[in-house]
Amino acid sequence: MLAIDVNELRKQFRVQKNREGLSGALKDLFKREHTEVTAVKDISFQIPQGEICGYIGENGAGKSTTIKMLTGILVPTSGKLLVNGFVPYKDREKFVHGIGVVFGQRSQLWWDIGVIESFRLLRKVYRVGETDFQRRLDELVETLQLQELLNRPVRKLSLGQRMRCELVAALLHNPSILFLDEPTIGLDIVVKTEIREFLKRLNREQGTTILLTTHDLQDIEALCSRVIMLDDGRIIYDGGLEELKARWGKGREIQFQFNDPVSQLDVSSLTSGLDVRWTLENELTAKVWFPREMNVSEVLSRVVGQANMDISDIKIFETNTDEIVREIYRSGSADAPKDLSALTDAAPALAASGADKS
Ligand SMILES: Nc1ncnc2c1ncn2[C@@H]1O[C@H](COP(=O)(O)OP(=O)(O)OP(=O)(O)O)[C@@H](O)[C@H]1O
Repeated sequence: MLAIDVNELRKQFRVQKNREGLSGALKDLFKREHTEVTAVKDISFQIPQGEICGYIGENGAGKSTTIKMLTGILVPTSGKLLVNGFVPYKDREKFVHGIGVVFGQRSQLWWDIGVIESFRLLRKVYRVGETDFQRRLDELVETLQLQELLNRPVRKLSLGQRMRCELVAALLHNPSILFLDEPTIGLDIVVKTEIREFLKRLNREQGTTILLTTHDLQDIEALCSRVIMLDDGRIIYDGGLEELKARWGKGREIQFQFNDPVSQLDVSSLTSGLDVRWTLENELTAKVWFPREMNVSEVLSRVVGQANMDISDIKIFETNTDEIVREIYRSGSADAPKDLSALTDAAPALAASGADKS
């Protein structure tokens, strides 16, 4: 059975129009005008159990509306939707036992009472047996290191501490699908990394399916093998992250800073026979673009090995996922761009390839 099965799903909202001025406001009192906003436009996708899938798109693309339909909060205008074999808005009572939800911007914990009290209330809401609850709680508290926080009121927690507690709250009833809407928003790098590690472990050890909405592409890089990208309510890409990067980010660049002036001819002759492209930025700076499959060392060794070229600095630029996505949004399509070299971003690869992926 698929964890999530979505076919031709559509959501339209009826929005009241406000007419301008005092006379407009008076007219509105007697006769309201409405417009239709189509937030999700006949999308289809299937997510097998155990997958971690990133659901991304710019503000207003329709991500939250989709998540709300998948979690039974909103009723679709048309289309078919099955989550864990249930129609979310119809079979709510049975359905909620199989899902966990974390909205980064909203809390499901009670503000003024101790964290443990919120967990106990949720145990009752989800009707989890006392023994199962205790075992699950112990596991989660240990993994997320919450021992010190259990008796504190939620309002006294930092954002990172609260987010770890939100995850426990969403997982106490051991759901097989976890919906995360911006789970790392506003968190520092250390907490982001901890949460990503926890989610990876949860997926590996328990096979939990995760659908993750985020603007942080490093969440996607760290967690997701698959990405669904939404633009104006439509899916514009559904596939692997690596594939997306390979299709859109087909090149890298190295920038050389020379101590003495160089010409286009000078630099081009250094790499003759290689499929590379040089651009002179000024008389002391030149950039060379080369395809992704070519080794950095192959290009570097040609240039650095020249006795007549005194180099003062080298920077390597890698394609950045943010840039890929921005570029796709700009064109509104996930087909490969014509000028691939335009997509190599300004983030130095040496930094990006270091240990910090968070
Ligand atoms: N309750 C509602 N009534 C009317 N329009 C709505 C409603 N909810 C969402 N919309 C509209 O639907 C579109 C999609 O909104 P949605 O919140 O799903 O986008 P999103 O991709 O989650 O954006 P963000 O990243 O900003 O959260 C937007 O144009 C939004 O204004």
